[in-house]
Amino acid sequence: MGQASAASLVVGSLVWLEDPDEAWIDGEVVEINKEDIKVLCTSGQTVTVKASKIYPKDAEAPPCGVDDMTKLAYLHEPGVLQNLRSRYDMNEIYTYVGNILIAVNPFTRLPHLYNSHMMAQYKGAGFGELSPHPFAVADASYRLMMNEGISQSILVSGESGAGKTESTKLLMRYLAYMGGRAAVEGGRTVEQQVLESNPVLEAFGNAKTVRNNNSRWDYVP
Ligand SMILES: Nc1ncnc2c1ncn2[C@@H]1O[C@H](COP(=O)(O)OP(=O)(O)OP(=O)(O)O)[C@@H](O)[C@H]1O
Repeated sequence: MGQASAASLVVGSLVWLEDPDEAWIDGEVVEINKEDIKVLCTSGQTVTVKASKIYPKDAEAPPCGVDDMTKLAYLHEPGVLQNLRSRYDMNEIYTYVGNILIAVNPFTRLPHLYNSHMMAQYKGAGFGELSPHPFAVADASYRLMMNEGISQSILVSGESGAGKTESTKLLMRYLAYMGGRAAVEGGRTVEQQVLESNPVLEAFGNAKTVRNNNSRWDYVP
């Protein structure tokens, strides 16, 4: 999907091509011979590939990436990966594609992203108004539930170790913050009680796997 055709390429076009080590490398078209395209890569090497193996590169894409990938000129694999990488390099681990949130596992604690000040900021903010964040997804879903009176679902998917459990905990923390602060029972808020139940569930449902020291088997009846 999104490959270039020989007709759309000219000498000087910026392109992406697959690389066995780097996944994708970028370069500039220096010669076109029917379907055979010669590319001078930014790594310095020159390679000749079929036009169908080449993807156009957006010359206007900002170097720090975009926070919503629907703004990208090309929504193909190299474009998406380049955008996520540029943002990750700046510790921006969350990016939207429309109303879908993509999270890249930081494998390090980023507490400033999840404190109560952040939750207060996302409370009632329009979706897309602030930086992409699980709190924004939770807030949109909470407001739809309250305003429309319709049950909501948030689908969290990804491979083992991608960060589904951590993301789900953030969603739960925000929902508990929104809905449970007032109801105090036995000196502890509903928010505290919901969050404190998590280690108990983890103790029964988690195991160490190849991809994740804390892999979780989630089952919601
Ligand atoms: N937002 C985050 N901030 C900090 N660390 C994170 C974050 N997301 C994931 N991690 C780290 O990655 C590890 C694996 O994440 P997590 O357990 O959420 O993956 P998972 O997708 O639920 O995996 P599995 O499918 O195996 O249960 C966590 O234990 C944590 O160390």
